Amino acid sequence: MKKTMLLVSSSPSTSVGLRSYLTHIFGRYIKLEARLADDVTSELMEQFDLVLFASKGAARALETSMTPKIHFLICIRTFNFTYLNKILSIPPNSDVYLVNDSEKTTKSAIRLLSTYGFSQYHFVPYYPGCGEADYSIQYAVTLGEERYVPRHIPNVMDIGVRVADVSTIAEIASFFNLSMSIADVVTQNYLNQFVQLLKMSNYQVRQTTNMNFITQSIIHNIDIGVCMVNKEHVIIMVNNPFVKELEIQKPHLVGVSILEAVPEFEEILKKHQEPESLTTEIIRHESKKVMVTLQKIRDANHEDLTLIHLGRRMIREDSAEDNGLQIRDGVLNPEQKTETWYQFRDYRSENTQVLRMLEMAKRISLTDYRVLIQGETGTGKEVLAQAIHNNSSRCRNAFVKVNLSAMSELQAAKELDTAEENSAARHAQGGTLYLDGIHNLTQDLQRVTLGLLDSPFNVRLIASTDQNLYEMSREGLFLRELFYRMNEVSLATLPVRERLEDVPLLFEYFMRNIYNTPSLTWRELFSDGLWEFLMGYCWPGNGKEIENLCKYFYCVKSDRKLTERDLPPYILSQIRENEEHLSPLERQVLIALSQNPKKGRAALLRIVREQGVDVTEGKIRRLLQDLSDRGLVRTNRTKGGCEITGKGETFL
Ligand SMILES: Nc1ncnc2c1ncn2[C@@H]1O[C@H](COP(=O)(O)OP(=O)(O)OP(=O)(O)O)[C@@H](O)[C@H]1O
Repeated sequence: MKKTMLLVSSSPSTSVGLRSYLTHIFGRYIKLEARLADDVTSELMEQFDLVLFASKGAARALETSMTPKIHFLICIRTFNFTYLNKILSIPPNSDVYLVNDSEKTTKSAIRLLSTYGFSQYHFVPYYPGCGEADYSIQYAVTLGEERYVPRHIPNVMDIGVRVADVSTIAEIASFFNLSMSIADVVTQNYLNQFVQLLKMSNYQVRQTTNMNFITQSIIHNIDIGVCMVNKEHVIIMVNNPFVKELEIQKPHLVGVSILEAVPEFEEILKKHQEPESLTTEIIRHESKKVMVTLQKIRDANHEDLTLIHLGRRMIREDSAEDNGLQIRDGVLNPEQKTETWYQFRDYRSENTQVLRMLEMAKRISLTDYRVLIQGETGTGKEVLAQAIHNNSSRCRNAFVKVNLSAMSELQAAKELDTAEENSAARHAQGGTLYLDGIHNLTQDLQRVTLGLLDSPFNVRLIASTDQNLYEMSREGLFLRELFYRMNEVSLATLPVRERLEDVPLLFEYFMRNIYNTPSLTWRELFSDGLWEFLMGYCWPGNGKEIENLCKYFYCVKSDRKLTERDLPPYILSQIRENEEHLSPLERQVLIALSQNPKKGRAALLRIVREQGVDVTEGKIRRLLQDLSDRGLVRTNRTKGGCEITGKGETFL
C-alpha cells in the first residue's frame, strides 16, 4: 500500500507550490495530500503516516492538536536556485520590493536573500496591508505572490515559493524507507543550478555581485560533501560534509591542494581531464569506499574547474553490505539538538537586531577573523562562539574555552602557554581558543596574548567580555594594541530586557527541552499572574536566568498551574521589598522621574498634581529625600533636579 503524507501550510500559494515540488519528487512512492492549517484536525493528522509542516508557523497553529500518535516533520525551506538568476538581472544598487503574503514571511525572505549574499540590492518589504506603494520603485521580486505586487511595477521577477531543502527530502526518504537516490536527484539538481550560476557570462553581473558568496551559500546548503578545485587542483570552495566524510584533519583547506588533503584523489583527477565531462568512480579512503563524482566545468572567465561531490553512502570495508543512512525511529523532531556543541540554530531570537547580528555571525564563521563578542552575562556569548567554530572550516578540530574570570593569574598564564604540553592553547591547535572574560587578563597576560597572536601557532581566537573593552583601553586598563588586534570583527549581544519579544520564545525553548515535550506552551504551566510578572521582570541574568528558572520550575512539585508563589526565593524577596516599601505616591513619583529625567522639585510637583494627586511641596521634598536615602533616586545638589537610579528602575 502507498505511504501517506499530509502537507500542512499556512498560505494557499505555499501549499500549491510545495505540493507540486514534493509530488515531482515523491509522487510515485507517497500519496500526498495538502491542506491549510485552518482545515486540519487531530483526527485528520492521525490518519497519515507523516505530517509535514510547511513552516514553523503552520506547526505552531496546530500545536494544541498534536497527539503522540502523530509523526511530524517541520520543513526547512530554501530558495529554488533555478530562479536565482532572475534576480541577478536587476541592476545593482536598485531599490527592490520583496513581495510576499505577510510581514513575517516577507522579512524572513529578505533575511535569507541577504544571507545568500544578495547584498547589491536594497530590498523593501511589501505585503498586503503594509501601506501605500512607493512609485519610485521599479523592480519587484516575489515568492509566488505576483497578485500582491503593486500594479505600477513593470519588472517583476517571480522566484517561486521556497522549496524543501535537501536535508528535509532526505529525512522524508529515510522516514518512508525509500531509496536515498531520491535525495541524490535533488542534490544533483542543486549542483546543476550551482554550475549554471558559475557559467553565467554576464560580465557586469559578475563584477558587481557577490557571486562567490552566493555560490558558497549554495555549497554550504548541500548536505553531501562538495569541493571545487581549479586546474592546479587547488581547493577554491569546500563544505563541511566534505571535510567530515573524509575525516580531513587539516584546517584552512581553501588554497590548499586537494592532493595534499586527500592524496587518494590523484589517480582519478589525472585520469579524467576532458572538459565538460561527468565521471563517477569508487575510491578507497581510510577504511571506507567512497563514491566520487567529478564534474568538469568551464566558468564565465573560461577557467577550468572541477566540482568533486561525494556519494551519500559510505561503504565500510568491514561490512558486507552497503548500509546507507540510518532510519530514525519514533517521532521526528528537527528541533532536537543532537550534538554536544551549539550551532547557530540554537541561538533563539525573533528580534530584528539580534537576527541581523546572527546573520553577521554566520558570515564571520566562514572567515578566519578573530572575534570579540561583547554583551551582558547570560546573553549567549559562548553559544555564539561555539556556533561560529562549528560552522567554520576548523570544526573538525577542538573548541577550547578558558574561563578567565574563574582562574588565578598563574593558571591563566599556563593555559595560554603554547610550550606547556597540556595547556588550553595547545589543545586548541588547529581549532578555536575561546577566551571568556578577556577583560580579566592582567597587563602581563595581555602581553602574553599579544605574543600568541604574533606566533605562527595555528589557533583562531574568539574572546568575550561583559565590559566596555574600548573604554577600558582608553583608560589604560587594557592594552590598546590587544584591543584592536582581537577586534578584527566584533559582535554585540542584546540584553533580554531590550528584546522582551524573546521571553516567551526562550521560555518555551528551554521548557520543551527540559520537559521533553516538543509542543509544550507556557500557558499549560503558568498562571496568568505569573506570566504577567515574568513579562515585566527585568532579567538581569538574561537567557541564562530564564533557563535556570525553567529548571527551577521543573523541580517545583505542583499539581496546579505555577503561580508567583512558586518563584525562587531570590526573586520573591525582590517582590516583597517592592511591595513593602513603595507607597502609591512613591511609585507615581518614580514613574514621573523615569519618564521625565532630571526634573527639579517644582516641575515634579506640577507633573504629579496634573495627574490628580493633591500633594504639598513639603511632602514631595521629604518623599524625595526618603527615596534618595534608599538609593532609588539621585538628587543633584548643585544644578538641582533628580533622576531615577538603576535600582529605582528595577523597583518599577
Ligand atoms: N538567545 C539564546 N538562545 C538560546 N539559548 C540562550 C540564548 N541566550 C542565552 N542562552 C542560554 O543561556 C545560557 C548561557 O549562555 P552563555 O554561557 O553562552 O552566555 P554568556 O553570555 O557566555 O554568559 P557569561 O558572560 O556569563 O559567560 C546557555 O545555557 C544558553 O543555552
